[in-house]
Amino acid sequence: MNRKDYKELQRAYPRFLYESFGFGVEDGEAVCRFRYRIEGAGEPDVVFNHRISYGFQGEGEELERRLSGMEGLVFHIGLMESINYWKTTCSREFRVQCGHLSPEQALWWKKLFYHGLGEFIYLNGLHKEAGVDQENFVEFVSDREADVREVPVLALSGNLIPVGGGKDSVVTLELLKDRKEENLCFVMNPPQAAFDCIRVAGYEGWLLARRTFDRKMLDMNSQGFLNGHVPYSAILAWASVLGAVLAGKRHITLSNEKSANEPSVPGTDFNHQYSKSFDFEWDFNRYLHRHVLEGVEYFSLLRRMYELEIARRFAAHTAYHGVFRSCNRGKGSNSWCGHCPKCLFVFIILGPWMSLEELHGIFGKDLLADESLSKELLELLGLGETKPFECVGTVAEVRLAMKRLYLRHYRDGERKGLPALMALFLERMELDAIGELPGEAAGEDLIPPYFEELLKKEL
Ligand SMILES: CC(=O)N[C@H]1[C@@H](OP(=O)(O)OP(=O)(O)OC[C@H]2O[C@@H](n3ccc(=O)[nH]c3=O)[C@H](O)[C@@H]2O)O[C@H](CO)[C@@H](O)[C@@H]1O[C@H](C)C(=O)N[C@@H](C)C(=O)N[C@@H](CCC(=O)O)C(=O)O
Ligand SMILES: Nc1ncnc2c1ncn2[C@@H]1O[C@H](COP(=O)(O)OP(=O)(O)OP(=O)(O)O)[C@@H](O)[C@H]1O
Repeated sequence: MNRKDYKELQRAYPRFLYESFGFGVEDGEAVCRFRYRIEGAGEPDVVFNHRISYGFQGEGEELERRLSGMEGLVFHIGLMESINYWKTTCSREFRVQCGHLSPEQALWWKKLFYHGLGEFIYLNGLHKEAGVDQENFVEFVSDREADVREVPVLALSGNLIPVGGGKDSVVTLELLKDRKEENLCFVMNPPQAAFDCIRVAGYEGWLLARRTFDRKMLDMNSQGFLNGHVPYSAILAWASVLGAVLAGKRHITLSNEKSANEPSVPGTDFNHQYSKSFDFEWDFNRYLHRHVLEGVEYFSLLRRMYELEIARRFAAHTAYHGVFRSCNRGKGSNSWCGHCPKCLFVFIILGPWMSLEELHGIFGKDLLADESLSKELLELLGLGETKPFECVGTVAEVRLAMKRLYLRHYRDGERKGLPALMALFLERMELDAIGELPGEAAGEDLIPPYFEELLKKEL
């Protein structure tokens, strides 16, 4: 099936409408509904209905009361979720019919759509084919007058911990383990591994958000409309704020690492992990507090750490080794696919911190022995055109992890023969040229003072 032509799509579908949103309590859950329309010029319009529900497990909450006054927040969640549908045609005009965006807000969304869809633009070749840039990608226009309501200021406390089932959120769960009574885990359309990690961490309850997509979007994917990666962490950010409000929690403690700041395509801004970067985190907090609500802080507790440091900590938490999963391809089957760059990356980054037996036990085999992963290794080492479009570490830390893996297990260790990918690494890289990771840059995190003592003790 051929992908439809970008410029043709823009002619056929010139305008995207964010028509309406609504919210309330249904069957004991908080439910948000959104309606979007793509206007066709000579083509029939396409209407999409999207839904997110929030359900508590293990504890009841006063949902009605907590939802009241949250129009502004729900409006913004709908604006964020629109990207899933808008991307199918990339209509140049984005008309907001159910709310108002000031010019400053419109610029913010323009930046997020462009950078958040950076991988989508790059892999679809839109920058080359149509000269797409931040300025011309999309234009936000709003029909409504400016909202004169003041931004609500909420008095909340405690921590909402988003858990994805991978190694990073495990490290956050463990850092915050002595504050259990303040914490609530948050999961969104979770894989099995997220529940397993939460249970190992010793929690019985969680807040579960469920996103339900309009099937029409999935049908359009199979008809050749535009498709590609969306900024998942930005969607999670917006959804988690309502989670925090419903749960009465002040801190949304993400587990986004320093490594996420590095672009996927060297020398450009195209970054698969844009919405995990500090740039997004900073923008998001500013926007949230200025235009939506105050009293919820969104930040990453692991922002000062590279993946290599997170992996070192994770390696010590052996109770999770059998249940965590970082592989996106194996999400549905709760497995490590063993063939993708993410699996290879996690294997390498954990390698210096555990025995080969433990490492092979997690993945069921030695990934460095799999020659078919040569291209993935070279990309991880920064020797390909791009880094893999996955949540992987920086080029510098992959090189350092391979060096340490070699020193621990092969040069000074008991192993004699070298697996194929280790041999490839040694053939392509000069060990002495691989240095330590750069230190911390001042001011590059938003960790509230409340967590400083804890981090000082732990790090
Ligand atoms: C699980 C996964 O990685 N999915 C990506 C994959 O989607 P696929 O078509 O294989 O299957 P589905 O996930 O079921 O999605 C079906 C289609 O639905 C659309 N869609 C889905 C989720 C969504 O939030 N918005 C959507 O529009 C989309 O058209 C899907 O084709 O490939 C897609 C295209 O590249 C990716 O967009 C899918 O990724 C999901 C959005 C997803 O949930 N991904 C997270 C696990 C993820 O990628 N997290 C990042 C974190 C960095 C970030 O914030 O971007 C990561 O771990 O790398
Ligand atoms: N389905 C989800 N529900 C709630 N939070 C999530 C979900 N998926 C990811 N997150 C959160 O988003 C952040 C980044 O996700 P990411 O996938 O990088 O981390 P992870 O799953 O903890 O670790 P790994 O890199 O090993 O996959 C983490 O804080 C993670 O907990």
